[in-house]
Amino acid sequence: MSYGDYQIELYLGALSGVLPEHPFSYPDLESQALATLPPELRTYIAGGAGDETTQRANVSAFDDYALVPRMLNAHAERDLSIELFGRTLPTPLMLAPVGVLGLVTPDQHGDVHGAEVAAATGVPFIGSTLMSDPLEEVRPACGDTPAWFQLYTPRDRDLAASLVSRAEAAGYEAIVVTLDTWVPGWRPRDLASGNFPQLRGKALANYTSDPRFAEMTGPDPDPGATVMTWVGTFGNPLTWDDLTWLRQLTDLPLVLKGICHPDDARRALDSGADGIYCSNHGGRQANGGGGALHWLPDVVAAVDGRAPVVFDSGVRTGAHVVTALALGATAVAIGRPYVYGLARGGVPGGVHVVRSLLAEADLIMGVDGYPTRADLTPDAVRRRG
Ligand SMILES: Cc1cc2nc3c(=O)[nH]c(=O)nc-3n(C[C@H](O)[C@H](O)[C@H](O)COP(=O)(O)O)c2cc1C
Ligand SMILES: O=C(O)C(=O)c1ccccc1
Repeated sequence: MSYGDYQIELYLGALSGVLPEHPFSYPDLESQALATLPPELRTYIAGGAGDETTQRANVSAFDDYALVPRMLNAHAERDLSIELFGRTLPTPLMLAPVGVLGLVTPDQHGDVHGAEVAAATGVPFIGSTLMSDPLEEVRPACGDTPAWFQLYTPRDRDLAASLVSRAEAAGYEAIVVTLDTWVPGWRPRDLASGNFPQLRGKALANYTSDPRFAEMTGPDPDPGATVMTWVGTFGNPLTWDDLTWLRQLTDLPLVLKGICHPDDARRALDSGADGIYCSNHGGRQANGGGGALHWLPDVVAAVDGRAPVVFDSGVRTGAHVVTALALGATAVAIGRPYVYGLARGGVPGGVHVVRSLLAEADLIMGVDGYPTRADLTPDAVRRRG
């Protein structure tokens, strides 16, 4: 079922008095999802860095931009498709990598279920290094929908090479290297609750299933030894010099996640990156920053059409998706919204969140007279005020 069919089903259902099974507003979704989750996951997922000013700014940054409607350009059918690394994708949406996804469904196979949301919607899945099932068992659940693999680059270079080659062999189509999380941010909610899932041995399946990691731990490690080996290798403080090495690990497209400054975007492309992922990690890593959306236009200008630009951080509505596209994002990813959909209602809940975002984006493009991605240029938005 496409987002267009979904619109029809929702409208007909509502008109005939059938109440929707899942919430439509983000605040309802968030509160209902958090109520289903164990307390230690609530703080980890909902929380961010410091007093969460940056996290809130990610969402409120969208209020600084206004879409300008255009008339007499009505199209009964909109086309949300985009081109990305030689693939035509039905929509510009992606599922951002989320390390504790596996834990948000009661069966602890949330990574597989996230991949099933991708399969059901055609929205690509970016699998995190921090999975609860090995990446090889998650990829098939995406079906024909593309999947990318997000790499937290281990300090151990052989482990990094092993993870990348496993992802390549399993059919992931790009490697996303996350640059902003080589050290965990200052997260008061996690500190106060004394909880960090990985330190309790959660979401480490890609490590415990890895032959190189097994060499590092030795045979039959106890859970404490596994966690300590993980702690020792997880965060690699990468510098530009390391890009040469990372680049030669794979022929797959290499996408750098966490790029917010135009000079970094330019240097990344000059150093062999194939894609730029503009994000501040949903405000989870460093407080004291601005809404990531504010960094997008300069990053897009620096990239200057040489590579795709994926954007995430703060996307909550279809209007946000359209705004990010108009400001130059090639694709727009969501983190917490689909996590909450999965937590609240399993795969159907995740699918509902994705289809609702797309249905709203599609209707805005229809009403506002921007029927295709190509119509959504910076001229479609103005800074408010
Ligand atoms: C619970 C949680 C876990 C995350 N884990 C990862 C991860 O493993 N790798 C990564 O690159 N980003 C991770 N992120 C960041 C997301 O990929 C994304 O940048 C962020 O969620 C986007 O912001 P949003 O939640 O406002 O949509 C995580 C985010 C959340 C909420
Ligand atoms: O929680 C996160 O956002 C995340 O990706 C992470 C993973 C490991 C250590 C610190 C942060």
